[in-house]
Amino acid sequence: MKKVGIIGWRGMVGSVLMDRMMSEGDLNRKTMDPLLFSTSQVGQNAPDFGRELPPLADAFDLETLKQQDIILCCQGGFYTNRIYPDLMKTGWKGYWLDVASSLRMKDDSLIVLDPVNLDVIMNGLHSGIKTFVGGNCTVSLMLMAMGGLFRENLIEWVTSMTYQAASGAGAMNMKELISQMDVLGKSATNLLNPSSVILELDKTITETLRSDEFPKEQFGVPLAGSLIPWIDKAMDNGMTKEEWKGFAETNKILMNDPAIPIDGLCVRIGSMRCHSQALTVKMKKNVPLDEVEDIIKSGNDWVKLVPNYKEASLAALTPTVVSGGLTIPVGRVRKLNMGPDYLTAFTVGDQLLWGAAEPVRRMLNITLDYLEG
Ligand SMILES: NC(=O)C1=CN([C@@H]2O[C@H](COP(=O)(O)OP(=O)(O)OC[C@H]3O[C@@H](n4cnc5c(N)ncnc54)[C@H](OP(=O)(O)O)[C@@H]3O)[C@@H](O)[C@H]2O)C=CC1
Ligand SMILES: N[C@@H](CC(=O)OP(=O)(O)O)C(=O)O
Repeated sequence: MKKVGIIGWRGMVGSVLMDRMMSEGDLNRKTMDPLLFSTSQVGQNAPDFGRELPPLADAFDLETLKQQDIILCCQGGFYTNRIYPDLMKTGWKGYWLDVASSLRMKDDSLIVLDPVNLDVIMNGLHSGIKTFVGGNCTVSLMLMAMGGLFRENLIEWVTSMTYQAASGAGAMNMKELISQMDVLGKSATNLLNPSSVILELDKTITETLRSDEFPKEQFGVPLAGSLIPWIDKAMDNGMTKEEWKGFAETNKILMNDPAIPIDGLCVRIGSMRCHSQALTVKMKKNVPLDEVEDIIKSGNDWVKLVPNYKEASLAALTPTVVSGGLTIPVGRVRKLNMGPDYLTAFTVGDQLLWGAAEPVRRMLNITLDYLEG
């Protein structure tokens, strides 16, 4: 029986994780003894997750944390930065699984995305690595989409132009996006009939977006009816940290040596929880398009090739369709005018599932399987 402490289970990522664990029957695993922690509800009854659980434990109590064989943490980087070093100082020898970015680039941690890097994960477990972290959402989703081409060593470089959902910024931001839409809709109530003057509608919406009263506490600027061409903090070379992760994390996930150049621009748009990406790939050689498509399809069990025509793209390649599911559609695949080695593709993925909760949920099972021999 392995003791598994779960922290951050009632947050946005944690709720998606618990949903998935229940759907997959993970919590009923007989060899797992789960304990839920909280930073704010210590001692309260655990919710009904289909298995009787003890009252909520204190997420700041090192003694209880120390007793866990595995800790799965969705609480956020602030918590990880505070607790992980203290727990390590106690000599704890358990496995720490995390969704936050804090520990991703440590020398003794691995970034997990098992449909793409199970070999790296298994080597890590066998060599005594005990800290495993889910990747950045845009990185994991790009790799789920293009894993086949990486596996076949066909990629010379990639640029990604992202269209990232409000959920990546947090639950409050998702609510603010909808409040912004609500305010915009209300300001236009009398201007939507077919005979109204379009420039009046446009002027009213622009004035509403620019007004001081427009709700923008979370994002700082309007997202609805607009976009935000900046995600996370600035690096010292003109990149944002989100853009920096594309290169650093992809190459760490795949353990590439030499590293593959990956770069692009990350943009927040008004979708709820699906990140989309337009990719330009420089291939190492000219591979016929039908072969490229077959390789993309063979990447993993969740990737789905969408034929490059309008009806199929509108039916299968939008955040509306993908939201809440594990499928990773890849479409608009074609060669570019730049030459036969240049490929473009568009992909969409749920950033709370493969982008956050799913890789660590699967890592918990991989760790338990490994410990059970
Ligand atoms: N959002 C994303 O897209 C991604 C996030 N991550 C990582 O996951 C971390 C957690 O993110 P996220 O899930 O968005 O964080 P949340 O803010 O939704 O939840 C974090 C914690 O806040 C506490 N909390 C306080 N009030 C509430 C409430 N009303 N409802 C639910 N929880 C509440 C809970 O802890 P307690 O029970 O102790 O009070 C909860 O575990 C991030 O910091 C980030 O590092 C990683 C990948 C993607
Ligand atoms: N930064 C991502 C979400 C996120 O939490 O990323 P990370 O896990 O790398 O901090 C976004 O805004 O869409």
